[in-house]
Amino acid sequence: MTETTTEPGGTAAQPEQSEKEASVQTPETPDKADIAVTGLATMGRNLARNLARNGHTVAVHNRTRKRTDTLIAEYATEGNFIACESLSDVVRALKRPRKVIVMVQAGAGTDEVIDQLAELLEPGDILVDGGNAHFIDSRRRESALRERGLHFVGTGISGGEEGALNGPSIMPGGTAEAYKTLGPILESISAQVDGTPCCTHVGADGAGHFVKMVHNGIEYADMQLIGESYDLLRTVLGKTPEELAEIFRTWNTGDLESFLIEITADVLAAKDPRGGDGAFIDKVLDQTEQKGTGRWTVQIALDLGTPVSGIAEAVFARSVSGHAEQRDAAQGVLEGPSEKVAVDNPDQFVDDVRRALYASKVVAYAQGFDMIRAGAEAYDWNIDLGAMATIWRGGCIIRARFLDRIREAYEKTPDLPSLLVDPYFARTVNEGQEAWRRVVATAAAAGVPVPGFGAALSYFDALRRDRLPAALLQGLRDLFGAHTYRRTDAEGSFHLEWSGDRSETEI
Ligand SMILES: NC(=O)C1=CN([C@@H]2O[C@H](COP(=O)(O)OP(=O)(O)OC[C@H]3O[C@@H](n4cnc5c(N)ncnc54)[C@H](OP(=O)(O)O)[C@@H]3O)[C@@H](O)[C@H]2O)C=CC1
Ligand SMILES: O=C(CO)[C@H](O)[C@H](O)COP(=O)(O)O
Repeated sequence: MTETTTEPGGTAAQPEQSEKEASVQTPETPDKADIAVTGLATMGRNLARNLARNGHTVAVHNRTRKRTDTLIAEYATEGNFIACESLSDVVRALKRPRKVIVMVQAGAGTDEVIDQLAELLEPGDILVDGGNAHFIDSRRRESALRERGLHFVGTGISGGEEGALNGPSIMPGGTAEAYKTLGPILESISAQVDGTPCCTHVGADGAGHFVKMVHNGIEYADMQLIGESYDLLRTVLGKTPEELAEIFRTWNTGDLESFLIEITADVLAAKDPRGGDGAFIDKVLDQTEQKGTGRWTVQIALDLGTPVSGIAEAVFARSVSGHAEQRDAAQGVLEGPSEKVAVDNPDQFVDDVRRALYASKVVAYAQGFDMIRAGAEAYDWNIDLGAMATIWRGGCIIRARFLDRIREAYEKTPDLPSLLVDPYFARTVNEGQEAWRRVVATAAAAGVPVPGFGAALSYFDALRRDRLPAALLQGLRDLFGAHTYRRTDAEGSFHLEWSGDRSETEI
């Protein structure tokens, strides 16, 4: 690659010939791009279009040239694009400091592209990874690139294909210095709610990808709870998919209003695309796949010692669904309840499920926010929990009306011990608990698995009980392994001489 030179505040002097050969520009396109996107599959293509639609000149590149050509052929009229053949051309096409967004397959592909770009970029340039990277990888990459004088910004981007085009929720990590330059561009393409961008600087190095990982974990829990609601209403009440679509549509006008509830109604209302009157849902194989962000959330939560039981149950429920061989083997061998559960008041049961769903959802979000706080402490990030709720109000998959309540709760009390003790949320779960208990009991009687509802209710009960059986476990640990116990009425750790005179020794 031929090196570029830049005058302070000016544009880089370029070797004319090489640039003309390498990149394709529309006649009106400025000479230099504001930002680049490499990786033009579903997400990258739409992100590039979003940037161009918002007035930024975008250098676009993809390993396989065809995607770049398709983008230019179909969308060149939407804004200013500079199509690049190689990463060297991307670097040549950019204003300084150069800003490159990498939107390629997470993992080895991302590492490969980052390594190539690191060789081409210069101190002060900003390399952004917008894929679903593990935050530990982002910390590693940030540290390695910092040594070369480059800014690395690991960024969570949520909203799927449609969000990337029309306004995603963006969760950038990296330095505050990098955010000063990059932030205004990202804020200009993010979703906006009440005039506030759904994008803010999350914290240093891997903080952005950590928060995106927890976002996805909550997404898993939320979807599992919706799935359990569907299963209960269909199995216990015998509702049809059309009737269920209507119920979810109604729920979407109240406290549960959210993108996931809205699209649940759409999925349930859909017919088999191959024709006939059958519902689409009945033709879909009941095995949930996963790319891994939910699993990562649970793995890290275990390390942090943060109970995220709602997310864990959601990940395990996906695993159970995928074990076809075990499920097949259980058919006709494992028996369900002998009697069908009769529900006296179906409308009341529908409302009970709605309340149980809302209460369980509050628990899942409370656990997710606890995990962000624990991660911030462990990795020394200064993460504003209210700001995270603010940027999740729009653009992302878990966008929901009640995120405003979460924002208010953390703005009022930043060190809230748990979202569940905020007055609004405490009232919600307290008032919902009778319905919640009826739903879990009915599910057990009817033989409908509700690991999400059950785990959420158990967590609620564990938090509110003044005594837990943990005392007995401590006694057992001390008996079999001299692991000691603490007393309710004295400071210090103690051991009881279980096989001797049963006297107590302070350790
Ligand atoms: N899809 C979604 O809804 C969401 C995706 N994400 C994340 O965004 C990123 C992009 O996702 P998506 O658009 O779905 O694309 P994919 O994850 O399907 O990745 C395909 C893209 O990666 C490129 N690529 C793969 N390996 C390499 C490599 N070794 N070198 C160079 N390029 C490579 C491909 O290039 P080529 O065309 O040459 O094969 C193509 O552009 C991923 O990290 C994903 O996890 C985040 C939020 C939502
Ligand atoms: O990142 C996302 C949204 O924010 C994707 O929707 C997520 O990757 C989907 O995950 P999975 O395939 O594991 O269900």
